[in-house]
Amino acid sequence: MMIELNNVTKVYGSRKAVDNISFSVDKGEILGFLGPNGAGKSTTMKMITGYMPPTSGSIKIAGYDIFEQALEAKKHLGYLPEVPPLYTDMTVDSYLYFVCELKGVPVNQRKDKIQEVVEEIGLTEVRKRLIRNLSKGYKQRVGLAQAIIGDPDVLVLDEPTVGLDPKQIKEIRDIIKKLGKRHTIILSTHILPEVSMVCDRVVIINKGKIVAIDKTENLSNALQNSRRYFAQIAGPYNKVTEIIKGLYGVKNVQGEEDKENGTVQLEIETSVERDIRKEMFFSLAKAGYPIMELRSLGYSLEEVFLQLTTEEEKDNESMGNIQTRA
Ligand SMILES: Nc1ncnc2c1ncn2[C@@H]1O[C@H](COP(=O)(O)OP(=O)(O)OP(=O)(O)O)[C@@H](O)[C@H]1O
Repeated sequence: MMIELNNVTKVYGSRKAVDNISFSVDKGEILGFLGPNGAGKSTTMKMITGYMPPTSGSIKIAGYDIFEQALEAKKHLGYLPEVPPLYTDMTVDSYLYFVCELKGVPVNQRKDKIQEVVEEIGLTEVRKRLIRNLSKGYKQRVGLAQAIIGDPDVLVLDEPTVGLDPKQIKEIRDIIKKLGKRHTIILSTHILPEVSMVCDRVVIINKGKIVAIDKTENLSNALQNSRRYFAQIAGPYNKVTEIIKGLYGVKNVQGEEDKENGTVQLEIETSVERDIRKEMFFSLAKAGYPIMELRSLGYSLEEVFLQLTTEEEKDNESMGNIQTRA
């Protein structure tokens, strides 16, 4: 286990920014920490990296407690904060030498180390330029470069693509994926597609609480209470929908009739634990209504997330508890 959070809570004044969260990240994983603005992502990243103590709970990096064994733990950490700590009056090269010094890279290894990092992150052509004259995308690369100097096992990246243009976003994501081959990564984001594109697993946080943890690929199914199918069936609308609605597990059937070619096109929603496809096939065949097409309709992560947050808001409303968003 490279990152481990146990019952971590952070209270600012009377406000719980992070509320009793626990999760871990395995060696080699890229974990997405996903949530809307104000969910508690930056607060969590700052606690993981030891910049801020939790009000309660514990955090371990590579087995070391980030506060009780801070020196050991921090040796394993590289951090890209939301606003990277760049000295903009330095050139890329001199800044990276400075970072080597800070991180205790031995003097005789600094030149090679910088060469390696600059190549890996794609900074070769801007090495001699002042950081303040670089584009936002390149500045972010410099931020990533400082994070990986010292070869930390764990990289903590806080909203690494925020404020970049689409081309730069793609480039930074590609670099992160590449870094994921050698480092364990946790990255925070409020962008769902980023998680699907970059991460192996995702923790979804909302209002300081974890609302879901799953493999990126499973999440959309796991959070559903329903499955959805698209079906095209040759037959009259009323008869066909009556048969399907009569199958055990069917929650909803909607669609339209194509009178010209005598088919109906339906969207069928069922409970997750039931796979109705076989039974539907036989029932419709028996009645003389052949299935022309049948396919499963997955939910996108985006829809899942919308669903999660709106459900949460509905809950709050129903309790008469009006909350303003940060
Ligand atoms: N230093 C602070 N003092 C008081 N409240 C804070 C402080 N920092 C954050 N908060 C509050 O804690 C909550 C979580 O903030 P946090 O910055 O961790 O969220 P986030 O998910 O990173 O959102 P964003 O993407 O907007 O930064 C918010 O309600 C925020 O207003």
